[in-house]
Amino acid sequence: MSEVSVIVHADAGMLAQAVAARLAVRLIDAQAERGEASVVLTGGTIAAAVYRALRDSPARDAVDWGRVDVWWGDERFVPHDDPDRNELQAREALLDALPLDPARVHPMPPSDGPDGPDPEAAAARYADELSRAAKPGTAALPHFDLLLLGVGEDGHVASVFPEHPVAYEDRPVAAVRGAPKPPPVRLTLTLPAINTAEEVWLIASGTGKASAVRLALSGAGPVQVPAAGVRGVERTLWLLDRPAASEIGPRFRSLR
Ligand SMILES: O=C1O[C@H](COP(=O)(O)O)[C@@H](O)[C@H](O)[C@H]1O
Repeated sequence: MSEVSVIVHADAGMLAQAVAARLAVRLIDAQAERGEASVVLTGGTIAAAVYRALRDSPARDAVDWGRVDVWWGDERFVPHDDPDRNELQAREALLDALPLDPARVHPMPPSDGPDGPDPEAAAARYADELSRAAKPGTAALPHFDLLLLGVGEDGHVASVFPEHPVAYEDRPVAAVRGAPKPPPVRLTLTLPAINTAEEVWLIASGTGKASAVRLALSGAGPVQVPAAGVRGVERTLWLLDRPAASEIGPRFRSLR
């Protein structure tokens, strides 16, 4: 299990720029090592700012986007053109500007997709898509070089919510009904699936996230605070702005 490290940036703008730069480098490094790269995207406000910062950065052209697989860590189970979809937000903020191979972009199914409004069937379909991309005969999941997570004010990550049955789930993909944050029906990678990623970065901005960040970094249980249960295989990195880091002690603070 990897060590947890924390980097704190001055404000949300600096955080977004720094994460965007780091993201480009991570994909470049993975491509240098493996010939390709895979990233799991998150939804959320700060994630959208990171995507826009990467779209507007000249460094983005150093990535060979045709050899990047794009997956999602969670999705709101709404129609394909609903602005609530994490996919739509990522496409508008970044993906539409990149020369990606469409066959390597893997959105989670919408509620008007092949399984209609059946989130359990849609979750099974996504699990199947993931397992088809895994190395034959090895795992249920492909290799993830990097998995990005936002952090909810209640400590949720992806759509794994505190005290919800999904927090106990060990299948890789789950349907979520009755989510405390709208919309109530969602699809998500579960904590065991998230924790197969080589690197996981948890990104949080603003005072509203400060208490969740403190709890997650101070030994809370993963059912009570799902962010506390996140561990990348090689690296677990918290990327914060000062307001989000305002309740953690100096032991964790490396201010940049
Ligand atoms: O609903 C969701 O919320 C979280 C956090 O979003 P934020 O706007 O508070 O940063 C996000 O990470 C997740 O992907 C999304 O579905």
